[in-house]
Amino acid sequence: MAAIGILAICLSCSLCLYFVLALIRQLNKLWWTPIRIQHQMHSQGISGPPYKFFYGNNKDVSNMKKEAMVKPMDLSHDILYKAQPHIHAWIKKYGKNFLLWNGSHPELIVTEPELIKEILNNRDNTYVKEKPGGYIEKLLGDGLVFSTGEKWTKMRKLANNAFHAESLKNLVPAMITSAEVMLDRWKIYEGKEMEVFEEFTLLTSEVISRTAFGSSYLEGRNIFEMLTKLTMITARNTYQLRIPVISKFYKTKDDIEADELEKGIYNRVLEIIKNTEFGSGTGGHFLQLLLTAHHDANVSQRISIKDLVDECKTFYFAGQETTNNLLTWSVFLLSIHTDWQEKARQEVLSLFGRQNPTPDGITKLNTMSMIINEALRLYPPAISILRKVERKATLGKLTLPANLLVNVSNFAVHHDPDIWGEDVNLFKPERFSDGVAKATNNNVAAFIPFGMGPRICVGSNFTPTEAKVVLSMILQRYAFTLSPTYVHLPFQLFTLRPLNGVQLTLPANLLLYITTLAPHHDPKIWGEDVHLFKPERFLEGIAKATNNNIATFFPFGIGPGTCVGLNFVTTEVKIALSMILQCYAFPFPQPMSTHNFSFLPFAHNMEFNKFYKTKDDIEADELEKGIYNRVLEIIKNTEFGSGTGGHFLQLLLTAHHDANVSQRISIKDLVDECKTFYFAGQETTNNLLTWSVFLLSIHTDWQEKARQEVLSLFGRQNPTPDGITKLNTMSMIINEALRLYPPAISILRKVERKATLGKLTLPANLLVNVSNFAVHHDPDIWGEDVNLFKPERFSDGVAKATNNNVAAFIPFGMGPRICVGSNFTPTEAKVVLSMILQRYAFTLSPTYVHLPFQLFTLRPLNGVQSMMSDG
Ligand code: HEM
Repeated sequence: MAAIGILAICLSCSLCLYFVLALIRQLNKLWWTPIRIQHQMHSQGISGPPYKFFYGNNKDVSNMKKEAMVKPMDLSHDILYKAQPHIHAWIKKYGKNFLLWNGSHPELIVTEPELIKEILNNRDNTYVKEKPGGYIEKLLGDGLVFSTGEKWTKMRKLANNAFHAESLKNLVPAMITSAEVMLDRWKIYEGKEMEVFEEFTLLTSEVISRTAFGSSYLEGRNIFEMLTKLTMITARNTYQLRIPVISKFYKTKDDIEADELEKGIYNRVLEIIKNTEFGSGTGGHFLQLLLTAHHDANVSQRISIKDLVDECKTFYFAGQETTNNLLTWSVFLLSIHTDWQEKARQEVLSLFGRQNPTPDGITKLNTMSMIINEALRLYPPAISILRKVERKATLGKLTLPANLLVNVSNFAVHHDPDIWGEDVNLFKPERFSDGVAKATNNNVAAFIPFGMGPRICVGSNFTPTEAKVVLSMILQRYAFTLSPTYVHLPFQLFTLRPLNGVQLTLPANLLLYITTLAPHHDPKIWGEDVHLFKPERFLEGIAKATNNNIATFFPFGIGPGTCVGLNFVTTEVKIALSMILQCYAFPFPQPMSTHNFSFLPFAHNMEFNKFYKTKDDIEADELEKGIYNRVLEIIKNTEFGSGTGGHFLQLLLTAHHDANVSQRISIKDLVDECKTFYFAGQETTNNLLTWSVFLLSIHTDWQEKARQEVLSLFGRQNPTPDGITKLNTMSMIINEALRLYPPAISILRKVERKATLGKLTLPANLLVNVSNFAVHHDPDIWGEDVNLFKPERFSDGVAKATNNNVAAFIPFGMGPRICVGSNFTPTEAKVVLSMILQRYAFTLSPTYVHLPFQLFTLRPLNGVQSMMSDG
């Protein structure tokens, strides 16, 4: 009995000791070690949010992310604060590299390129991939993304073989077939709204199935579905911490479902493997290469069936998820930056016409490469790259303890104004016009959407190729805009994706036009004098003039569709011009009057006109009389008041009845004045409003900025006179609209008597045509981006925008005859635009055809069609 008692006492003492030791171990892990590491890093200048027992910063991160997702943002690309609010806030607070706590695991966030290079280029296994464990392991297994050592070397070699640049050429036809299937499906959306994220999910699944596994999406379909479910489970458990011992015995609902999904994926991949014949070992698709390795005669080189399945899972996941996001964000960007959409389309059409892309042509898509790079910079699908410090290490001036996690935030690097400049958050593909090295100032770690060093993404050539094929084929068929139902909320679910997809508006008809205007007016092709009439360009023929680039001059089209009337038209024009020149000399050699047809002899034959009245003359006379009589009637019905404070007609009437006869104005003057204001007060402002709405409907980021300003000043109430003076963004937009599309595009004077103008001597009666339109579009004044819509030029006022060059921006003219409506019109425009923006979000309808033309004022030939939705 006594022995049993002693045994019981010994047992309970051992148990107590075990629990005390376990407690000390846990306390060491959950408290002393974190505090020690925090102190150690702090003493080296690395601070961060303080460690909180057990949870670390997980709760803060999770709350910040949830809060960021509550409210959508405007269409800006300043998205770090939305998708990774904790990184954004803590970089600001603690500096470019800081320490955060993922539970009790310390994580060093690194955004300095010099340190990034050291980490990612490391080859002596100081910075290694950490085995993921938990749900992520179920998702990707020990595939290429996580494997290390010899296994990684072997697998990487196989993957490199399957996806290296030469092999990619053979994969292009499969990409084209998949894109054709998708575009066939799109026909049902023509004229409607469609969501592209889901579309690209199907497409990229199909592409990776065909290219890596030699099967179709349908065969791999339930693998993708199970991977998606597993992804969701993994995502919702990212910040959940498990109590160490208990989690080994107790399985949550998510654990059970994840186990089943893992098994399901394994079995389905096995089935596909069994149905795949393995070939010679080279030249086949990735799965064939894997199978060959599985059957390797050299047993030590063989890969196990589990490795094979893990590799397939990795590629099903990594090959689809990331490219899907790249395509979605690229299309989103092109739908709001329609100038770049058009540039990309011109490039595609000039290289491929309406034919499918070719591997050779794809390598020549320079504009497209710039766009894809800029999309990868602003919206990198993979937004952080993780490593574990394997043993105590030196990084720059820092000493890092073993087991520290290192998180390279390429997302933060891509949005760092110190690297990319103040315009870091603007979509400017031209940054990449001279390649990545130039864009990054040879700072290789400044642009790392695919990582860098030995573990750089194996898909880094495959993905851009797929994106180029797919985008080319879309651009050949559709001009698309962003649907007003789209809500801008980029968020991270492994990859960076749009929370509710991206909704586009597809035009009703397939797009099958090539604009000749853009290449014919491109100064990069024709030089700075592109807009000057210089027939001498063609002195040595078209080939010489175009530097043998047939796609730069094609007034009659190119290829099989070339106009059959080409020779006929040129012959006819030559004959007609010869005969006109034989009969007439054109009297006014005015260099700037290229759009002024008044010099044609018959138009100004006044003597002849005196005796002969055309049908138009007769109708015009009648209309003039009709207007005169109707205006008279209105005048008669108007009481004239005190002479001040009344409306304009009352002031005119007062002047007509002036007691001082010499000051009086005649009834004809009065009517003429009324006619002038009926015309000038309507026609010009109408065009300003129309062009402003047109511009805002394609530059929806500015539309959103203007709406925010209006809502912050007036809410849903009508605009107030005071508030109107505070509409700064709106003023910038109106000024930029007036610059690009000035309603009045030339200002005429006649030289009254022989005069000196600068160094010129002008004869009397010469007409002087001040083309403010040309001035507003002059790159020497406004810079190379003269033809881009950039209201920010006017952010510090007109004087700053024009460099104090008062005649550089003259939509209302200048001097004593400056337009009397120069204040009235912007006020009217601000009131009307504010009230529209309060009510509607709008995009350009696909039926709109861009043809600005002059009918007195500059107007759109067929109006502007917009698609409105609730604002
Ligand atoms: C826009 C598309 C893609 C992006 C942004 C992307 C991004 C990345 C990044 C940043 C890494 C490096 C991770 C690290 O260093 O820890 C990586 C690795 C990897 N990627 Fe991609 N990826 C893309 C497309 C693809 C595609 C299409 C495939 C498959 C065909 C793929 C397969 C892989 C694999 C297997 C790895 C691991 C490589 C290794 O550790 O050796 N990725 N990817």
